[in-house]
Parts: sequence; structure tokens; C-alpha cells
Amino acid sequence: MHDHARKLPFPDALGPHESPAPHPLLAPVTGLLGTWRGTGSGGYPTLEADFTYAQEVTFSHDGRPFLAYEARAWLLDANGKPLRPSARETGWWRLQPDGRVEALITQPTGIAEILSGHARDGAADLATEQVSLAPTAKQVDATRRRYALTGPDTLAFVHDLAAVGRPLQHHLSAELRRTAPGQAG
Ligand code: HEM
Repeated sequence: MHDHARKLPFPDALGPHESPAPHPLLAPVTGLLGTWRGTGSGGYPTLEADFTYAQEVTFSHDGRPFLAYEARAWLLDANGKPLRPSARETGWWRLQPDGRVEALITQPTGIAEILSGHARDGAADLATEQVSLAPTAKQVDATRRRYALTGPDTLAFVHDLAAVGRPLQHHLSAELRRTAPGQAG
């Protein structure tokens, strides 16, 4: 992993009460700050079977009006044991006045998403404005995501996908729990 021995002059904060203080435009999303872990299930009509997976999601900030976003997932077998690495993505959520959000998210499968939406009442709803594909990526036309706080330390994630010729429909849903600082990883 990263070399944490070399301290950054401007490190990211993972909580609303850490330094630096969140930028005022981050107010609608400060409840998301931190690292979340949990399990979910997914499927798509083109897949032989549904699957279960585990996911870790981290939202952090450096005092400016955007979130740094990182998520990674791994598939689970029927006993809940890790099977193999699955989707990863990383990006930036740019907060605008009135809780509007512009997000840029990229995946190692050759997909880059530009999304827009809103964050309010503990929930962020984003949908793609544009999807760019690397030459060998699978066809993805649109995605829609919802990250909703269901309690102070619980987060529900839902992801819809329009891909490989199919209309926008359910791909993933997960229930995540906030991990205590230092517990993740
Ligand atoms: C937690 C995150 C995710 C998980 C666990 C997940 C899991 C899966 C799995 C297990 C498959 C079947 C193929 C395989 O075994 O790899 C799959 C297919 C696929 N996923 Fe996801 N996925 C995730 C996120 C995404 C995202 C963010 C996108 C698009 C932006 C996406 C687009 C697709 C596409 C296009 C396929 C191929 C469908 C086909 O060719 O029939 N997935 N996903």
C-alpha cells in the first residue's frame, strides 16, 4: 500500500470533526465521510446467476469543496468467504451550491462516468450525464446510484446499470456500516 511514513503536508480528513474542517459546501455530504464496509448482492439479466459481494467505500476531503471517493468490492461464496476481487472505482464528488453534485468516477474496466445529482436529507442520488469507454471496455450507456444514510453509522447503496444493450435496471444493492477509525483495511 502507500508509504504512510512520509506524511503529506495536507492530509485528507475522514470525519467532520477532524482537521481540516470540511468546506461549507460539503455540508450535505459530511455524514458520508469515513470508511464503510458491508455486503450486498447483485445481478444482471445477461449473467447466469446473481452474486453476493463485500464492499468497502471511503469518502474523504482535504478542506476543498469536493469529496475524494474510493470503492472496492470482492465476491463472496455461499459461506460468505472472499472468492475473488471484483469492481474497483475511484473519483471525485464536486459539491455545488444547493447540494448539487457533479461526480467523476473511473473504473479499471475502461469506463469513465460523469454524473450529476443532488445530496440532501442524508442521501446522494447521482445519474450519468456521460459515459466514456476505453476501446475494449464493455458497452455501458448509463448508471444511476443512491447512497442513503439509514442511521448514523449505516449506509444503503443501490446501483442501476444500462449496459450491453439492456435498459437501465438494478445491478447492485448493499448495506454498509461505518468502520471505526483505524479499523478498516
Ligand atoms: C460493487 C461493485 C460491483 C460489483 C460487485 C459488480 C459485480 C459484477 C459481476 C460479478 C459481474 C459478472 C461478470 C464478472 O464475474 O465479473 C458484473 C458484470 C458487469 N458489470 Fe458489474 N459490478 C460492480 C459495479 C459495476 C459498475 C460500477 C459498472 C458500470 C459502471 C458495472 C458494469 C458491469 C457490466 C457492463 C458488466 C457485464 C455485463 C455483461 O457483459 O453481461 N459494474 N458485475
